[in-house]
Amino acid sequence: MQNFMNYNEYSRQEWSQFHGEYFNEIDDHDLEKIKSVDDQVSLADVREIYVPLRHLLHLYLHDYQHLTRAKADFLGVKPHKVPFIIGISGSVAVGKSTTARLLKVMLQRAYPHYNIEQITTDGFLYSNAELKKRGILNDKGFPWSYDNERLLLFLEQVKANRAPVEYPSYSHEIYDIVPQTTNVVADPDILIIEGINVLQLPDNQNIYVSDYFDFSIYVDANPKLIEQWYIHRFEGFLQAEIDHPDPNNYYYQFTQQPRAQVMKYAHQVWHDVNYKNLVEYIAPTINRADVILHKTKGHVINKVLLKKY
Ligand SMILES: Nc1ncnc2c1ncn2[C@@H]1O[C@H](COP(=O)(O)OP(=O)(O)OP(=O)(O)O)[C@@H](O)[C@H]1O
Ligand SMILES: CC(C)(CO)[C@@H](O)C(=O)NCCC(=O)O
Repeated sequence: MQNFMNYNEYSRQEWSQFHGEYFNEIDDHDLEKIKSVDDQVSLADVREIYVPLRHLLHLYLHDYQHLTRAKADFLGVKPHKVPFIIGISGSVAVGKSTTARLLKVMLQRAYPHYNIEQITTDGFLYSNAELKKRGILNDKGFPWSYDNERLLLFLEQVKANRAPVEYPSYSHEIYDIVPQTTNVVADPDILIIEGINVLQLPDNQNIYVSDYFDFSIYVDANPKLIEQWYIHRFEGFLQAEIDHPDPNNYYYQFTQQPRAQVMKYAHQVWHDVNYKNLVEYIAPTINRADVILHKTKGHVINKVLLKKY
């Protein structure tokens, strides 16, 4: 049982009142844009949850920029831009990337001249070949399946603003790291980084991913619901493969097998890998987040918890 003593809990209704006056109202044009990013996103969530969240982020960002300038002053050096980093954590399939995309659109609207980037830590998983070599192919997502040193180096370089900084990417479709592809983060003002591991403290390091964060969010929900979302997403990938078969796609093999057997397998992977990982390694990090977004049926956010100190 988690202890949330260090948080104030707000109902959706209470939280929706914290919208502030800093920005223009979200208008139809913005909503269109958000819908084009993810047509499943609830516009009520945007108004009642994300507008107040953006208001809070504005306060953190303002403070952070002030402190960065004051520090440069203290050191007698020229102030320079240091990216503000937001970490988003939570279970596999809880909706971290959807939350990150939405937040990005909202922040971009608030700060049109800022460069706002979004990445996932999935790209820092070892490739399937490397996982196989290490004998941990079935441990994908567990802390030891990531190249943590590379992830830390990436964050160090982003913070130091040594632009452009390269990072690898992962594809759910091929179920592996995308070969010979590198993406770049170039001189961001704000970086949103989401992943199941971003609030974890690996044993053998004295610096953690979260040391680079200026704000962090944990997306929480009942594991029974997350299982449904995982299965639903799996079925979506499967359907896409049935509609447009591609033998190189990870889901192609499942289109060749009886549906009941495939779905049994998906539930088993949820239970043996992702649920286990959630209980043992992801959920225990929840108390490190500045804000916890609690979701219920249909991805509706019904509670927000804000860290007191
Ligand atoms: N607000 C939302 N409304 C409706 N559906 C959503 C919402 N957020 C996420 N989903 C759906 O839930 C599923 C999981 O979401 P998403 O892929 O964002 O999860 P994730 O936490 O980033 O997963 P992973 O760690 O595996 O990358 C997807 O099918 C997505 O479309
Ligand atoms: C890539 C991760 C680890 C995180 O997004 C996850 O989606 C995953 O692939 N987990 C491994 C088990 C599985 O769902 O196939």
